[in-house]
Parts: sequence; structure tokens; C-alpha cells
Amino acid sequence: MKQEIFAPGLLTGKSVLITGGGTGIGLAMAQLLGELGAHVILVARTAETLEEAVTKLHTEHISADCIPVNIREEQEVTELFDTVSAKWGGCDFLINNAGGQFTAQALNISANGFRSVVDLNLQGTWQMSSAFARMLIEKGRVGRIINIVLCLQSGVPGMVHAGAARAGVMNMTKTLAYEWGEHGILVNAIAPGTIATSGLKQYNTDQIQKGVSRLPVSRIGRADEIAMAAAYLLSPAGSYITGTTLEVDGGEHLLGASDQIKG
Ligand SMILES: CCCCCCCCC/C=C/C(=O)SCCNC(=O)CCNC(=O)[C@H](O)C(C)(C)COP(=O)(O)OP(=O)(O)OC[C@H]1O[C@@H](n2cnc3c(N)ncnc32)[C@H](O)[C@@H]1OP(=O)(O)O
Ligand SMILES: NC(=O)C1=CN([C@@H]2O[C@H](COP(=O)(O)OP(=O)(O)OC[C@H]3O[C@@H](n4cnc5c(N)ncnc54)[C@H](OP(=O)(O)O)[C@@H]3O)[C@@H](O)[C@H]2O)C=CC1
Repeated sequence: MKQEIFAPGLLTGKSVLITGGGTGIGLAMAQLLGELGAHVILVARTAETLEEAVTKLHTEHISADCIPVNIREEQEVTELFDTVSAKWGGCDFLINNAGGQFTAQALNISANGFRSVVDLNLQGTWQMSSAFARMLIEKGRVGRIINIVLCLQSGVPGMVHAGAARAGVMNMTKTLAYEWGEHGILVNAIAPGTIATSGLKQYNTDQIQKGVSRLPVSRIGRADEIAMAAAYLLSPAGSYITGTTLEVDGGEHLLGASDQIKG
């Protein structure tokens, strides 16, 4: 199906670095962008998971490599881009997909609990974006960034830390699009709704089903539906789009806070 939507070889000659690329939505993006000809570089903390993903992609004739990195660690991020520069001369696209949180009522979240989620979703995304842009500007190359965020229009009950962090990323997306436009760097975000991945295992299945049944498109989303949005933004069709957040959520952003799950 995907091959019928996007032209074969659409991304040949391009390379894309995907954080959280060894699992779920990140792996689905690696698969589609790789099928379309891109060289994919997967980044996450767990080397074993990354290596399994790369092996799988190689069996599908996709050009893939991986580098274990914790995006919360500034030094590791700096070294990552040194390696990407030295090995491949840089890369064209960055997808900030790594992220997550634990669910808890706001009153049960400590300062450190809040900080750990902000560190991952906001600070980590900032560190990756900043290092990527510096690399491009130094090399005189253009590029694109996609930030994977969260559907948060009505607040995010049970995930105050993640909602706040992702709202920060959505605003950062606009500012960086503005500031880095002159360097030929496009910056956009995709806000997924509820997407069937192993990342959902920490949530109650009945609650997910209940939430999903209230959606205008009353089914759970698929990881490849997020991947197709990313392919669109990274293709020549996305060349005049910057500073926007694309909701791929079956209409979840139209629901009120009372329709959402409490932590
Ligand atoms: C409409 C349809 C709707 C459908 C509804 C479904 C919508 C789902 C939408 C989103 C889906 C996804 O994101 S899917 C992606 C899922 N993947 C993930 O979330 C995994 C990512 N998680 C992580 O990496 C980590 O857990 C992360 C959150 C960053 C924390 O990492 P750390 O190693 O720093 O964590 P720790 O050291 O263990 O803990 C740090 C502090 O947090 C506290 N802490 C940890 N768990 C806690 C908990 N459950 N409750 C309170 N506090 C907690 C600890 O006590 C520590 O605080 P102190 O005790 O004070 O020190
Ligand atoms: N599934 C859903 O319904 C939704 C998901 N999202 C977001 O989409 C993204 C992908 O989620 P999904 O695929 O579902 O779930 P996953 O749990 O599979 O994805 C999270 C990925 O992030 C990586 N990661 C976590 N922390 C770090 C870190 N500090 N440094 C580097 N990598 C890290 C993980 O790998 P490792 O643990 O090896 O580091 C993992 O590959 C996440 O940001 C998630 O919040 C947003 C809305 C809905």
C-alpha cells in the first residue's frame, strides 16, 4: 500500500537520523523512509534493540545503521553528531521521536519525576535539534526536523509533565522554524493520537478502548500512519511547510479534556 502512495526512490540519496528508531513509531518511520531509499540511522539507549532493528531492516534491503545514545545526556549528543559527521559527512533529516512518560495524577508527581520527563521530551529534543542545526550550518547544508509530540489541545490529564514538555516542543518548533528558515532548515511537528505500539503496554487496555471509541475516527491508529505523515513532510511535497504541527490522531484533538483518560 505504502509503495503505491509514495514514488519508489523518493528519498534516494537522503539520510535520516531517528531517535527511538528501534521500536514502535520510530521503527515504522525507519522502515518506510528506508523503503523509499533513505539511509536511516537509528538512535536510542538500548544497543540490543537497535541492533535487532538494523538486522531486520537489512533483511528488507534497507540501508541502516545504529548508534546507542541517551538523548538526555548533552555529551552523548555532541559525540553522536561528531560520529555522524565523521562517518557519513552529516545527515539531511532529524526525527526527534524518542520520548515518553509515566502516568500519574499531578499531586503524585515529585520534582524529580517532573524533571525526568521534561529532560527526555523537551531538553533531549532541544539538545538533538541544536546539535543537528549546528552541524548543518557548519557544513553549509540544508535539512529538516520533525518533532513527534502528543495530542494535547485539551490538557493531558494523568500526564501533566509530558503535556507541559510537549507544549514546549510545539512552541520551540515554531521559534526554530522562524530562526533557522534562513539556513534552509524546515522544522515541523507531528502530533500522534493513540497509536498501537508496544509503548502503550503501560496503559490500561479497557481505558484505551474506551478513549478510542469516542474518536471521530473510532479506531486506534497505526504506526505506519505516522510514518506516512513523516514521509510527506520530508518529501519534496513538504518543501514550503515549516513551523506547523500536523495532527495524525483520528480527530482526538477535537475532544474535550473530560473525554480523556485520567492517570
Ligand atoms: C482518547 C484515547 C486516550 C488513550 C490514552 C493513551 C495515550 C497514550 C499517549 C502516549 C503514548 C506514549 O507516549 S507511548 C511511549 C511510551 N514509552 C515510554 O513512556 C517509556 C519512556 N519512559 C521513560 O523513559 C522513563 O520512565 C522516564 C519517564 C523518562 C523516567 O526515567 P528515569 O529513569 O529518570 O526514571 P526513574 O529514575 O525511575 O524515576 C524518576 C522519578 O520519577 C518518579 N516516577 C517514576 N514512575 C512514577 C509513577 N508511576 N508515578 C509517580 N512517580 C513516578 C520516580 O519516583 C522518580 O522520582 P523521585 O522518587 O522523586 O526521585
Ligand atoms: N503510541 C502512542 O500512542 C503515542 C506515542 N507518542 C510518542 O511517540 C514516540 C514513539 O512512541 P512509541 O513508538 O509508541 O513508543 P516506544 O516506547 O516504542 O518509543 C520510545 C522510544 O524512545 C526511546 N528512548 C526513550 N528514552 C530515550 C532516551 N533518553 N534517549 C534515547 N532514546 C530514548 C526508546 O528506546 P530506549 O528505551 O532503548 O532508549 C524507544 O525506542 C514517543 O515520543 C511517544 O511519546 C505520542 C503520542 C501517542
